[in-house]
Formats: sequence, C-alpha cells, structure tokens
Amino acid sequence: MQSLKQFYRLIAPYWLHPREWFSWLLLLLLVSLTLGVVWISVQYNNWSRAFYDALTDYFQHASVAGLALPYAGYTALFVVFIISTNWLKKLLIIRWRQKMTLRFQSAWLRQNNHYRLSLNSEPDNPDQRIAEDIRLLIEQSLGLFLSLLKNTTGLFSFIFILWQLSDTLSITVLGHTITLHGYLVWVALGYATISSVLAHWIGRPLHQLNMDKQKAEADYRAGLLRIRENTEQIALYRGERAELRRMHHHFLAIVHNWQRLMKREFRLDTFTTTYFRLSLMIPIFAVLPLYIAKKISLGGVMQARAAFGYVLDAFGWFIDSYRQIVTWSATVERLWVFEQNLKEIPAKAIRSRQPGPLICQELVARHASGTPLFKPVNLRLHEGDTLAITGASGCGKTTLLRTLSGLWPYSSGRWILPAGKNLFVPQKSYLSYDSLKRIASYPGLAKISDEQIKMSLEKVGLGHFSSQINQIKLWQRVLSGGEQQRLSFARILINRPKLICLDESTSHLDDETALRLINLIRGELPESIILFISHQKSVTKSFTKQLEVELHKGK
Ligand SMILES: Nc1ncnc2c1ncn2[C@@H]1O[C@H](COP(=O)(O)OP(=O)(O)OP(=O)(O)O)[C@@H](O)[C@H]1O
Repeated sequence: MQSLKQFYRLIAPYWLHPREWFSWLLLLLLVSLTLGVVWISVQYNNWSRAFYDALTDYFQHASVAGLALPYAGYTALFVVFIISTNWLKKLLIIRWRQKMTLRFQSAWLRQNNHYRLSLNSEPDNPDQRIAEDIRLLIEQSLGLFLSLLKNTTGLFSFIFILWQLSDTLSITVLGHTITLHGYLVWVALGYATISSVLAHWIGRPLHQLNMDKQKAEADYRAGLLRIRENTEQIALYRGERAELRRMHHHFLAIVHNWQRLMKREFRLDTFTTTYFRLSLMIPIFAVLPLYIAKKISLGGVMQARAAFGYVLDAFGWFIDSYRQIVTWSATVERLWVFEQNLKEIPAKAIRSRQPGPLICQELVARHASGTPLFKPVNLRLHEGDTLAITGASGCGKTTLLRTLSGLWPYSSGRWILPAGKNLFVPQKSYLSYDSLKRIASYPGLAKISDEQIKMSLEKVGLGHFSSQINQIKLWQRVLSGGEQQRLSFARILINRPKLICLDESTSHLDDETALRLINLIRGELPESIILFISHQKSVTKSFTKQLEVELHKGK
C-alpha cells in the first residue's frame, strides 16, 4: 500500500500533466491491444477444436479453406497486435523516461543540490538512481500492469472454457458418490498451485544469487575503471602486480557466484524440463474420462489441452508475480527516498546581492553540528580590491569561500555580494570531456569566437594549444597540473566575473608565474574584486587587503 502511494506521488507529475494526453492515448491503445491479444488467443482455442473435429471427421462437414482462412486472419491480427504493442510500449517508455529523467536531473543539479546532498548523508549513487532506477521503474510498472491485465482476463476466459468443457464428473468414494462440476478447472488450478510452489521452493535462492552476481560483476567493472582512471599513477608506482592481485580477487567472486548459480539452476532445470513434458500430457489424461464416456470430441480434448496450458501460464504468473512486485517496490522505494532527500536538503544559504561593495558582518561558517569553524569575519571590499586570505590548515578558509558562494548551508552572520557574475576557482580545476574551447569558456554558455579563446590562452601561456581548441579529449590527462591552473585564469578572462574567488588556484605554479597571472587579471578586470586563498607569501603580499582566518577556540 505504502509502495502504491509512493508510486503515485512519483508518477503523478508526469501523468497528471495536461500536455500528456498523448501518453494517455498510448496507454489506452496498449490496454486495447493487450485485451485484443487475449481475444485472439480465445479464438485460436475455439479454432483448434473445430480443426481437430474436422480432422477426425475427414473433413466431411468442413473445408480446409474454410478453416485455413480464419486461421490466417487471426494470425495476421495477432502479428499486428503483438508488434504494435511492442512498438507503442517502447514509445511510451522513452517519452515517460525522458520527462522523469529531466525532472530528477534538474532537481539534483538545481541550486547546487548535488553538492549539498553529498554534505547531508548522500543516498548511495545518485547517478544510478537517475540513470537506472527511473528506467527500471517505468519498464517494470508498465510490464507489470500489462501482464496483470493480460493474465487476469486470460485466466478468466480460459477457466470459463475449461468449465464449459468439463461437464460433470461423478466419483464414488467409500460408497458415496461425489459429483464434481467443472473438474478440469480444479485439476488445472491444483496442478498449477503445486508446480508453482515447487518451482518457488527450488528457485528461491536464485533471487539472491542473481543480485550477488550483479554486485560481483559491478565490482569487477569498477575495479577495471579505477585502473583506467589512474593509469599514470599505477604505472609510476609499478603497481601492476598489486592491481592484478586485486582484480583476480574481484574475479574470483564472479567465479564462486557462477558455480553456486550453476548448481541451483541445474536443480531448477531438472524440475522445469520434467514439468514441461508432464504439462503436455496431464490435460489429456484429465479429459480422458470424458472422452471415453463420449462426452467430448477429439477437438474438445485438444481445446482443453490448450486452455489448460493457458491457465497454467496465467496462474504461474500470479504466483511468480510477487517476486516482480518485490523488485518493483524496491525500485519505487529507492527513487522515493532519493526524491525526499532532494527535498530535504538544508535550505540554501541566503545570499544577497546588490550593487556596491562586498560586505561580511560577523560571518561565521559552522559545522553541521553548529560548532563555529573560525572567529567572526568582518569585511568591506570595493571594486578593484584584492584580498589575500591566509590561516592555518583546516581553519576554514575554503569553507569561508563556500559560504560566500552559497554552497555551505551552516553559517551565521550576514554577507552581501556585489551584483554581477562571480567565479569560484578551486585548486583542482574541473575539466569535462570536451573541446578545449568549451572547457576554456566553462561555465559560460555564450558563443565565444575562436580568436578570443586563442588570445586568452596566449595570455596565460597556453598559446601552444591554440591549434587544438576544437579537439575533444580528456584534457585533464593532457594538461599538467600547472597548465590546468593556467587554464582557470583563461576562464576568468573569458567569463569576466565581478567577483573572483581563488582557492589555492596557483599552488602548482612558481611564484613568478603566479604573480604574473594575478597581475594579468588585475589589469584585464580592474573593477573586479579578487579573494585569494594562498600560502604563497610573495604573491599575497601584493594584495591590497589581508585577512587571517583564525580558528575558533572551542573547535
Ligand atoms: N564536506 C565536508 N563535510 C564535513 N566537514 C567538512 C567538509 N569540508 C570541510 N570540512 C571541515 O571543515 C573544516 C575546514 O575545512 P577547510 O577545507 O575549509 O579548511 P582550509 O582552511 O581551507 O584548509 P587547508 O588550508 O588545509 O586547505 C575542516 O575541519 C574540515 O574537516
């Protein structure tokens, strides 16, 4: 019940949107086609009776063409219904997935939520929630719904057929005569229950084994990925043997799981193969008393056999569906928790902006517990001011910048940022897999001319990459640590922010180059305010203001 409520809340924004009438139309078509497939199955079943009766009658009262024609018609309809169902289902899945992914993606990326979620006991792998769970939720929900519809209507239709074929059966037990109505139905349901329970009992451990399999395979893949990501460090450490040992260990988990799966599947296969062979004959033996009593024709026997098979399948689905429902509700739960986490993220710190100076009054960043990190900071910085921020390691310099940027939600005091763009440059730049041109203009989205990019690269000493600005590659691997930091300065020149916050952004550069880059942005952006965290004294001494962040005593 809880899962249904969560499911409703997860899907409501999509299905209740007024523009989603087309999705409703697709769903209606899918329901109609599914019911159509059941209808055709019933027609096939009736046809098989007519066909076998004509066969025993040597076609004296029926013509081959008269039987072949409806069969061809049903088959044509069946093919159209099945392929249309598959097609429409895929169409609905991608429409639904696209909208739902967009909703989760935006909620996750909006207002730095992805960062603040990580501060607040992040649910495991948000990427997996967005990429995989949404897809699973949609595929499983649609699959379950249509199967439920098909199996419910199919079960009732074929139970009705079996009931009609059954006639009454009288059994004498200890002198008492018992009359059974619709005994074929009871035989079918009894056989289906016993076989489904047995299949469950044998196959139950497979669920856990399959989950272990996924985990073992994922761990192995992640191990290989980590090697790929850290190839240089591993090569420099000559760590290949250690990596081989680690990967061997990961692969052993796959092998052990595989062996356990093999054993369990062997038992299940033995059961299902026997069950399959028996299922072909059980209905015939069940109808035999009626046939011997001449209460049913051969056509009726064959019809009963097919109807029996359908009831077995449908009933088996119901018994087995709990497993699918458990998987489905786990998916619902994971997405639900993720959405709730996104909603409960600590409120974004209020960040006022107005034309004029940057002001901090009694500003203190705190731990989540409320403990202050440093003594209150008071600042007033005007256009063109440059502030060097120093202090002991761990005193909270970076967290001060995080607070100003609105990322850090735990703080007290007041601060006002100057109106206009601001850019926070961390020590290690983020370089996505993209062209150097787009990386250099990140995070700006405006179109920048190649000439402008080249000029900025030239100014920061990366002119030798000018001919490659449109090449897409993993630039993080190509550029040295110092070159990546110089690229951050090109970003500043291109984005032209009003407030520039540099967090040890020149740590990989020699003092002379660092000073040259700082003077470059001072010259190019004379109206911008620069905040600079650094331990490079020869660089910070040229700043117009100094701030020493002091640890809070109680820390
Ligand atoms: N994401 C986080 N979650 C919890 N605590 C954090 C987080 N980031 C930083 N802290 C804590 O906040 C304190 C200040 O960290 P911060 O990085 O601001 O210091 P810093 O002065 O910039 O240090 P350094 O000069 O060594 O870079 C540290 O005690 C750190 O453990």
